[in-house]
Order: sequence, then structure tokens, then C-alpha cells
Amino acid sequence: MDVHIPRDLEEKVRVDTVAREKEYAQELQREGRWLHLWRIVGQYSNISIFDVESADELHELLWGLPLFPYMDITIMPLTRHGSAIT
Ligand SMILES: O=C(O)CC1=CCC(=O)O1
Repeated sequence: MDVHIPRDLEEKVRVDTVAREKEYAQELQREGRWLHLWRIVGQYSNISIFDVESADELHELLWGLPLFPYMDITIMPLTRHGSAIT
């Protein structure tokens, strides 16, 4: 996920949106659907791993991100590797 918050976005709106994004992300982590959330060093971007049942569920989850309007998101579906030991 690459975040591009407009520079002219009102500061109060930016702060509120980022706070709601954190709440949303932490709730999904508590639910076990947002498995990993890592910051890409030096960028306003993250790498995330989600555990969902369908593309529809992932779409709804991402669409609901408060920062979604300001994001470029690249999706790479993953499945279990035959050599994985965990
Ligand atoms: O900061 C980001 O990468 C966007 C984001 C995802 C979850 C969150 O709290 O912020």
C-alpha cells in the first residue's frame, strides 16, 4: 500500500483519518484477518498480509480503509508453498 495524502488536506481531517485507519487496522489484526503489517523503510508505504476467504472479502476490507481514497494498492494473491515448514 502506498499512501498519498493530498498536501492540501485539512490537518484536522488528516489526523482524524490516520487515527481511524489505525483503529480499523488494529481491529482487523485482533480479528485475525490482518496478519502482518510492516512499514517500508523510508516510504509512506506498507507491506501487509491478509487472511481472508475471498477476493470479495479482501475488496470490502480494503475499500473500508479510511485512507483508501489516498492509497495505491497492489494485490498479490498468495497460497501455501509446498516446501513451507510452518
Ligand atoms: O501507514 C500506512 O502504511 C497506512 C496504514 C495502514 C494501517 C495503518 O494504521 O496505516
